[in-house]
Formats: sequence, structure tokens, C-alpha cells
Amino acid sequence: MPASRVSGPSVAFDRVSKRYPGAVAVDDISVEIAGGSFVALVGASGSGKSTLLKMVNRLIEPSAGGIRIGDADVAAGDAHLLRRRIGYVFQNIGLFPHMNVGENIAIGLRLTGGKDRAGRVADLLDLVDLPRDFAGRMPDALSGGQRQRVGVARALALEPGLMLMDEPFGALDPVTRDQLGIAIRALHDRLGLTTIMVTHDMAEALILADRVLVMAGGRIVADATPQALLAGEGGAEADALVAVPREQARRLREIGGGG
Ligand SMILES: Nc1ncnc2c1ncn2[C@@H]1O[C@H](COP(=O)(O)OP(=O)(O)OP(=O)(O)O)[C@@H](O)[C@H]1O
Repeated sequence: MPASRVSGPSVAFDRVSKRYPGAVAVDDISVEIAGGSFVALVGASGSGKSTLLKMVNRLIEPSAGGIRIGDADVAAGDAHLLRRRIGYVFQNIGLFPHMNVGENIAIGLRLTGGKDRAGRVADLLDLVDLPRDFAGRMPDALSGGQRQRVGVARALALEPGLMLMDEPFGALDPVTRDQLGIAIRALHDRLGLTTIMVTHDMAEALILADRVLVMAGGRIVADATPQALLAGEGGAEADALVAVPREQARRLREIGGGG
């Protein structure tokens, strides 16, 4: 089982931009994320969330600015080595269809020559609450939620301090989504990770994160705790997003006779 950690690393964005011909995806963002925190990136489609996230593990290279994980500049070394130290989970996680679950989870362990792979795979399956005998199953014999759990196990295999999640629950039904969200938050706390999660869903962000960054037009337009956002202290863009789950909750109470 991955050793319990005191705290994942901090992540600092310093005047980071990403420009494409005809589009500015991320526009001069500076923000510091404390080690051990769970930060949600929320915003409309096209606001720059995924681009900002993918610059951390260099799936996208910035046009300007720099990013540090702890004291290390991410641009300094080899991108492949950097990615081994960062967990990455995304929508419809790409499990290799011709490999069983155990082999999928152990891919990173194979690259680094880790010992007792079967033991590690069993521990990782325990960690994401999947039965150990799933190691022998093929990915197409799993539900979408189970596949995402395998993806999380694979992302944790090399004991990263930092987890990046890009709409990790996007393709799941609401019940599975809710369960997996709670499981991810519990893992974050237990392993002392730093987690940055992109989501469209403000309710999910408010429930799971310690801090919510709202993006619009490539910029961060609100940066606040869930409590502050719910108290209306996040500004107009944030208020508009918070209004959606709030209004849904109000209607449900009304239907249920709770006023
Ligand atoms: N390779 C690219 N070439 C040109 N423009 C791009 C490219 N990648 C992203 N963009 C543009 O940059 C902006 C930000 O995209 P990004 O994927 O970061 O948004 P997002 O907030 O994650 O959106 P979504 O929630 O829909 O995934 C968009 O306007 C997008 O069209």
C-alpha cells in the first residue's frame, strides 16, 4: 500500500499563458496551490480549464510563464520522468483493451522495474475498493465506474504526491459519480495528496474541494473556498454557477414539501 504522506507538493503557476493561432486558451495566470489541498477548476466549456491542468504534466507546453511543483520547475527535466511523479486521471480513462486489469495497473511499475507487482496490484485494488480478483479481468468486462477506479489505481501506482484529474467522473451516472467523488476525496485525505480537479459541475466542486478556482476566457475570475462561494463572495461569474445547484436544491425542497 502506498505509504501515508505528510503532504503532497505545492504547485505554483507564474504568469502562465497558452496561445493558439486565433485563440488564447490561458491568459497570464498566476496562482499558488498549497501542498495537500484539493482544488477544483470550474468554468464554462472553452474557459481554459483542461489547458491549465495539462500544462502541469506537460501534455501541453505553455507559450509563456512557468510552473513549479514544490521547488522544481516542470520545464527543467524530461517530461516522461515528470509524468511518473504525477497521477493523471481523465474522462473515459484509456485502459489498454488487450491487457487485463492487473497489467493495466502495473504498467508504471513495469517501466520503473518495481518488485512484487502482484502484491502492489492487490494493494492498489484494495485502495480503490475493487475486489482483488478483478486483476485477471479484461477492461471490457468492467462497468464505466469500475474502469475509472482502475484508472485511479493505475494513477496511484507510483505513489505520486500530486493528482491531476480532468473530468474524472464525466461519463458516469450520477450515483456512481457521487460514490467515486467521495472515494477520491477520501483517498486524497488518506494519502495526503495535492489534487487538482477539472469539473463542469459546481456542486461537485463545492462538495469535494477545499478551494474552487472559477475560469472564464482563460483567466481565473474567482478564487475562494466553497463556504465563501456559497456565501456569495465569489463575484458574478461564480454566483451564476453556484445558482444552478442552489436552485435545484430549492426546487427539490419545494417538491418535497420542505418549503
Ligand atoms: N489545439 C488547440 N488549437 C486551437 N485552440 C485550442 C486548442 N486547444 C484548445 N483550444 C482552445 O482553447 C480554449 C480553451 O480550451 P480548454 O480545452 O482548455 O477548455 P476547457 O475549459 O477545458 O473546456 P471543456 O470544459 O469543454 O473541456 C478553447 O477556446 C479551445 O477552443
